[in-house]
Amino acid sequence: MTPRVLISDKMDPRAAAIFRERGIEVDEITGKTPDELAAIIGDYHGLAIRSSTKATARLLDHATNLKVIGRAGIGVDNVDIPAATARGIVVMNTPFGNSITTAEHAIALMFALARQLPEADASTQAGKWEKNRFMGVELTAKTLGLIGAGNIGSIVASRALGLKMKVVAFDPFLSPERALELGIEKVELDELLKRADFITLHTPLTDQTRGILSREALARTKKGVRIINCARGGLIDEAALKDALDSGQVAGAALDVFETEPATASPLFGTPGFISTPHLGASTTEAQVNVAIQVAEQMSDFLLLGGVTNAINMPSLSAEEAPRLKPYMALAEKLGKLLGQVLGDQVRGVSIEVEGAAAALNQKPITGAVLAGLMGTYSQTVNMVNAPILAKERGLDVKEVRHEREGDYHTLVRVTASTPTGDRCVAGTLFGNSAPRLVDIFGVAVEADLAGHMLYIVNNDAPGFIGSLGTALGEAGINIATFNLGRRAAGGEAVALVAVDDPVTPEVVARLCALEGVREVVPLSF
Ligand SMILES: NC(=O)C1=CN([C@@H]2O[C@H](COP(=O)(O)OP(=O)(O)OC[C@H]3O[C@@H](n4cnc5c(N)ncnc54)[C@H](O)[C@@H]3O)[C@@H](O)[C@H]2O)C=CC1
Ligand SMILES: O=C(O)C(=O)COP(=O)(O)O
Repeated sequence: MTPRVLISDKMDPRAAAIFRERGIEVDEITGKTPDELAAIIGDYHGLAIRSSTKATARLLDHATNLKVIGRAGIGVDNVDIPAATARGIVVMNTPFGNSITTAEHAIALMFALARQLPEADASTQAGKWEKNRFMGVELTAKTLGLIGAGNIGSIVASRALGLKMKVVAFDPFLSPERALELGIEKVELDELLKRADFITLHTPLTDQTRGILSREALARTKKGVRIINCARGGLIDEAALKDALDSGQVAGAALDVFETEPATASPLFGTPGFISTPHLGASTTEAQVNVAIQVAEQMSDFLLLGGVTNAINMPSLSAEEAPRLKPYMALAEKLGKLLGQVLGDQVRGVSIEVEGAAAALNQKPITGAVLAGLMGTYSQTVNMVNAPILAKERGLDVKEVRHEREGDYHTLVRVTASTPTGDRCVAGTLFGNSAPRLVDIFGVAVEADLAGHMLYIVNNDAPGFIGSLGTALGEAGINIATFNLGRRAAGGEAVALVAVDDPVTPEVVARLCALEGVREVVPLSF
């Protein structure tokens, strides 16, 4: 059967041309409402999008034939990845095609802020010739604070260094070696806020980065700072930014991205010192040609040959190995995710051991899945293909160990993370050679399915704790699905892994932390 692809956002015509050349039927239908899209999506095997189409769980419910979503660009926050994965839909992006262009937009906005270009242009074209109104600042010798030093952030850094700026960066995954190589100084967020004359954001929007420039953070900035956001809306508290511009704490702000897009109204509009562009970061001819060609090639390879490149939710695999490795990779990714969520940026290295039946398999995809799970907590664009390279770039020491002998389990994957405070180890097995199960968490034996929303709780083993935990969750309206307990020794440290039906908010986490005997509470999602 001839595959059919729908291009639902404006894309360079080369994408459609490639699909047709490769024998794929293609329709370009843009500007549809979610309901209109839902009515037609069932006819397609591939969906090629940019940021306007929202591939929600609701839309995917109608996508009965969809096999692949191709994002001609980087950010996939408009795609419900868990929903796509649950429906067996591969989500691919083009992680590098528009990075230079977006970095250039950030630099353009930095210049626009420094010299008030939009206001000066409007005033001049209004016939005012206000030469004395527009006093600018020089960029040379100023400090640029980079929040996020990944692909785009590091290109911005190289351009800023060319402008003779000093660059400081906050990025938990930036290794000292990489910082040295980039010629920038790695600092903590507080230090960056204190020192930067300009701040530019280049992180994905995650639970850790949402509101990273909060009201409190803005209050800690150097007075007169200028801020640029070409990454994602939601990284800055927009109401607080408006107040900071009004008070003069922030001298200028340029936003390409907004919490709600399209942003057709905002309290920031009209504020002196505020500049905006309508999510234009990736909008150059060059970048659009790059991402259109790349996405069409990747999607065609997948639909016609089964080849997988730059998939966010699926490892690249050959057809023969795939069936045997699949459950191991699911287990490995869950173990990596568990470590990433509990240990955060403390992980300096990982050792991945396979034991028993697992030792007979190709270990690379298992390692890739651990790393993708671990680093997926911090970057949206990490996948099986780029996880090992990213790990290397970030100075993460990765070891693979193979034990042919069987231990307590016929097959086992053990992941040990090294952190500044010591090694932390988790392990899992496969039940019935297919169902991943956690069997050891930081030296405590448990038996848990890592799935959905969960809580990792460390507490002092004492009577009454389980009751008070159940009551606290009940009061918060959170239903417990399963409960797994383990402890090092009676009366010592106990660990609970609780599966819950709904996500746990930071407020509920704070309430649980306040329960007697609780040492640590981390919300998890798998
Ligand atoms: N405005 C636009 O049109 C465009 C926007 N973007 C957006 O730009 C952003 C960056 O893209 P890339 O550089 O390609 O991504 P990347 O994944 O290469 O880099 C992101 C960096 O953020 C860092 N990071 C993650 N959590 C952090 C935290 N809590 N604090 C500080 N740093 C943290 C990561 O370690 C990583 O180095 C993405 O959100 C992407 O969607 C990308 C292209 C165009
Ligand atoms: O690639 C990205 O992450 C972008 O934000 C670009 O968005 P766009 O393709 O221009 O709608």
